[in-house]
Amino acid sequence: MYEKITPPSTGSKITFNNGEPIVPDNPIIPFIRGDGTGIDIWPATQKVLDAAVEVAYKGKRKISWFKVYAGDEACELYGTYQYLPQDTLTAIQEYGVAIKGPLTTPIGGGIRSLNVALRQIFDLYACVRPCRYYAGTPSPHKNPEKLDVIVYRENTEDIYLGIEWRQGSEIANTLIEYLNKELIPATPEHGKKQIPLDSGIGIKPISKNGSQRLVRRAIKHALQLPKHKQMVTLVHKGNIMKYTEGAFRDWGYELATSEFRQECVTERESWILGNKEKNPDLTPQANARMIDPGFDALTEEKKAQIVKEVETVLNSIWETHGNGKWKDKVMVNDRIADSIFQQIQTRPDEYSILATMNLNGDYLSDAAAAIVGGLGMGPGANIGDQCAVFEATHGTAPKHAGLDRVNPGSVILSGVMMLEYLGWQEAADLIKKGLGDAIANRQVTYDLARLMEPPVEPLKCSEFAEAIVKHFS
Ligand SMILES: NC(=O)C1=CN([C@@H]2O[C@H](COP(=O)(O)OP(=O)(O)OC[C@H]3O[C@@H](n4cnc5c(N)ncnc54)[C@H](OP(=O)(O)O)[C@@H]3O)[C@@H](O)[C@H]2O)C=CC1
Ligand SMILES: O=C(O)CCC(=O)C(=O)O
Ligand SMILES: [Mg+2]
Repeated sequence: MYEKITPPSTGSKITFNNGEPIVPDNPIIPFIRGDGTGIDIWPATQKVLDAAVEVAYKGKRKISWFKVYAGDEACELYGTYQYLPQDTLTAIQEYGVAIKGPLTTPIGGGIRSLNVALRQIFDLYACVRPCRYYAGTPSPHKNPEKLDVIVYRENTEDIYLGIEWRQGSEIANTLIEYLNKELIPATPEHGKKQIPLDSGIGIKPISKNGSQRLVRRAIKHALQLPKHKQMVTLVHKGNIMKYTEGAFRDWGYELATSEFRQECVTERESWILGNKEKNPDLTPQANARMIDPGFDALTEEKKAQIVKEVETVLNSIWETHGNGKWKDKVMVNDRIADSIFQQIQTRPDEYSILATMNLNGDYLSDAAAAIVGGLGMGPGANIGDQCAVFEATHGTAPKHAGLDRVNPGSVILSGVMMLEYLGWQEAADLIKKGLGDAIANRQVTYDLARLMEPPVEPLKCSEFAEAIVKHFS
């Protein structure tokens, strides 16, 4: 079955039932070490994960690690350009849950991202990246503890589908000509627009199914959170990209108000209900004026639409959501993408789950990680219905590779997410405690040490892992 690798002789497979993992006490879990700093981070991570499982379960549970190859390491073993061998894909497919270090993607040419390829091959459609603060972590922000968000990023489509054509290529030229001569003039709303002839062309598909399955998972996650964090914000640039990003927002609301009608309230609905609660005699017209500040300047047709919206909300959900009941529902709102970058800095405690398309989520997860301590503290998970691959938000940080200096915190915390996904909460909690206590004791790697006041001598990557384990008890 495998060309160059052999699964561990002990352990068994994780299986899936309705998208939920069924986990044996001794699961076989494939891991990819990763390029660049993966060489430093992975051994540190494995040491912490194994120690936590041992301390928590005293041998009753144990992970059987299965080394599989991708990136530079794969080329060394399998030959030139064998970046993602079939062996690795077979192993992940067979064992269902895997963890990986970062993998390099060249810019401007060369291979397409192996990280993205794994997400697409296994349909890992939700990239889940929690950004929460560990006490004592230095941050460029004054109140980093106020940010506690989970970026829920669509992980398979958008521009990451990678359908693009180089400037000057035959297909790019043919497409531009076709668009300029046929399709754009045939679409009145595009007026006399033309694509410059010397353009590269990329395609940005956003599908209804892709958007809704992501939002569905985000809402289900919100329902598991404490009441005050039960909120999903749809992040989009729908003012500019109406039929892709705007559609993502609309499909998100549609899903929330159909599949989760009893559990959710939209922000606009909450205004309508709240206005009526404060003044039971309020007419729909007056209510509409309150929810739309520019109401009086609108056309009669638009005004009628908003009045109708108010009436529909009151007729359909007053019974179930009115008289303050909406306050116990998952709040679904939306924010324009550029605005959310400032909102997480100026009003961090007003957000919880941020549901995004692929590119916005990529940007936003690095920015949110920076607020709570940087890319050394940014874990992540790529989740599908039949498979999950855990990995950090950061990349290979090549300038630090092999120096035993970077922060393994992100991959370790990705391991914590994996343990939680397996249902091994006791081991996950030990690591969170160990990591929190190490930071509180100012035992940190260079990235956090340089921000601390007064300054501290940084630990090596491997020493930080040892410090975490020492703080289990
Ligand atoms: N999922 C994946 O595997 C990902 C892969 N990549 C790939 O990684 C490569 C390098 O990308 P690059 O743009 O340099 O981004 P990186 O995320 O690799 O690194 C950027 C900077 O972030 C900081 N950083 C990253 N990781 C850590 C860590 N573990 N501890 C402390 N600080 C850290 C460092 O900042 P400083 O030097 O200031 O301390 C580093 O120079 C590219 O090929 C890219 O495509 C990128 C993102 C995700
Ligand atoms: O695959 C890559 O090289 C980059 C991916 C990335 O930035 C991310 O997943 O956040
Ligand atoms: Mg990224």
